[in-house]
Amino acid sequence: MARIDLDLAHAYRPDPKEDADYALLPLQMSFEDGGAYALLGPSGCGKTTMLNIVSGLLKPSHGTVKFDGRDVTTLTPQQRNIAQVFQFPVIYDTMTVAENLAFPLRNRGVAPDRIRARVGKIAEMLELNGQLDQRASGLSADAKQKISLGRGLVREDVSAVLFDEPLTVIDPHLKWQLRRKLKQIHHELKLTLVYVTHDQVEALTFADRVVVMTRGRAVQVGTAGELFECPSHRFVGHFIGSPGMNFLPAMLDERGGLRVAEQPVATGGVALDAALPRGTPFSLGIRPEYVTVDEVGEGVPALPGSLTGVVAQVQDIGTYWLLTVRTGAHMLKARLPAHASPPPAGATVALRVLNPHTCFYGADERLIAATAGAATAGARQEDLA
Ligand SMILES: Nc1ncnc2c1ncn2[C@@H]1O[C@H](COP(=O)(O)OP(=O)(O)OP(=O)(O)O)[C@@H](O)[C@H]1O
Repeated sequence: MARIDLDLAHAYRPDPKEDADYALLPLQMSFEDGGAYALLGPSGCGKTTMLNIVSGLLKPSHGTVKFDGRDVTTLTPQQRNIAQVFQFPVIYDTMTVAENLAFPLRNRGVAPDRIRARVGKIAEMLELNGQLDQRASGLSADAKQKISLGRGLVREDVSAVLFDEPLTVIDPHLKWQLRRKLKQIHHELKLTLVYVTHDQVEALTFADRVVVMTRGRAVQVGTAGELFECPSHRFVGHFIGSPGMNFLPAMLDERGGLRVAEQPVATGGVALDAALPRGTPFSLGIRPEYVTVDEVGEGVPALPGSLTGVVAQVQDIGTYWLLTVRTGAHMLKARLPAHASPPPAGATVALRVLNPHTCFYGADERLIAATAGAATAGARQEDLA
C-alpha cells in the first residue's frame, strides 16, 4: 500500500488561460497509506480526471504524482501497481468465478496454495463462496460486478485500489449491503482505497474521508461528521445533507448589531466572533436539523437568536417533518423529529438560527475556524438558553 501525494493541475486543452479551461484547478492533496477515500461531486466536477491521474491512465498537464515519496507521474498503471474497478463488470465469461478471482494473482506467479487461500478469503467476504465453480457467463449483472470488486481486492501487494462508480449496475438493495461490505473489507485488509461517486450516501458510508469536489476544485476533505458539522465551503453545506444547509444573508453593523435575512436578530448580549466583518455582507449557514421552530403569537417579542417567519409548507417525510418557512424574501427549511407536532402552514414562528451549529461564510469560504466557531457559538448558546 502507498501514500499518494498530488501536487498538480490538469487541463485537457493546450495552453489553459482561465479557471474554466482546467478540469482540475491547482491542488495539493494526500491520500494516506491504508485510508479509504471517496471523491464526491456532481457530474463534470473532475472526479474521474483525478482518479485517472492517480491510476496513471492520464498524465497531468501540470505537476506531479508521488507514491511513497517517489515521483510516478510518467509511470503506467501497471508500473504503479494499481488495481482498478470500473462501472461495468470486467471479467472473463468463459472462466469460473474462482478462476476470475485468481487471475490477477496467477498473472503475477503467486503460488497455488496462496492463491487458493486468498481467493477463498475474498469470495467469503463478498459472499461468492457458493458460486466459486460456476461459469461467470451464467451469472447476474450484480454477481458479475461482485467478481470485478473481488478481482480489484484480491492482490495484497497493490499500491492502491481505485473504484470508479462501481455500484452503478447493482440492484439498490444489494448496493446498500455491498457498501457496508466494502467498508468491512477495508477495515480488515487495510488497503488504500479511492472511490469515485456522485452519491453522498455512498461516499459517506464507504469512506473514512470524503473529498468534496466542484468545478475542478477539491473544496473540502473531511470525515462525514466534519462535512456535516463544519462545511468549510458553501458548496459542501449545500451538497451534503438532505436537504442541504440553509444560507441567509447577514450583516453586522459598526456597533455589532446583527441582521439576518433583513431582520434584526438579538444576540443575547454575547459578542459574535471577531472574524465576522463589520459593515460587509456575509452569509449565515444553518442546517435544517439545527433550526429550532417555536410557534409565536402576534406581537410577541422575538426570542434572542431568532428570526420571525411564516410556515409555507409542512411535509411528512416519514422519519421526520420538513417545514418550509418564508422569512421576508427568503425560504428556510427546518427538519423536526417525527414525534414533534409541527406548526401548521400559515403559522407565525420564531426560527432560532444562532446556536453552536451556526456557520458563517464570506463569498464561499467559511469565516470562522471550526474550533473558534464552536467555542464562540457554545458560549452564545448558554447565554441564549
Ligand atoms: N477526454 C476529455 N477531453 C476533454 N475534456 C474532458 C475529457 N474528459 C473529461 N473532460 C472534461 O473535464 C471535466 C471533468 O470531467 P470528469 O469526467 O473528470 O468529471 P466527473 O466528475 O468524473 O464527471 P462524471 O461523474 O460525469 O463522470 C468536464 O468538464 C469534462 O467535460
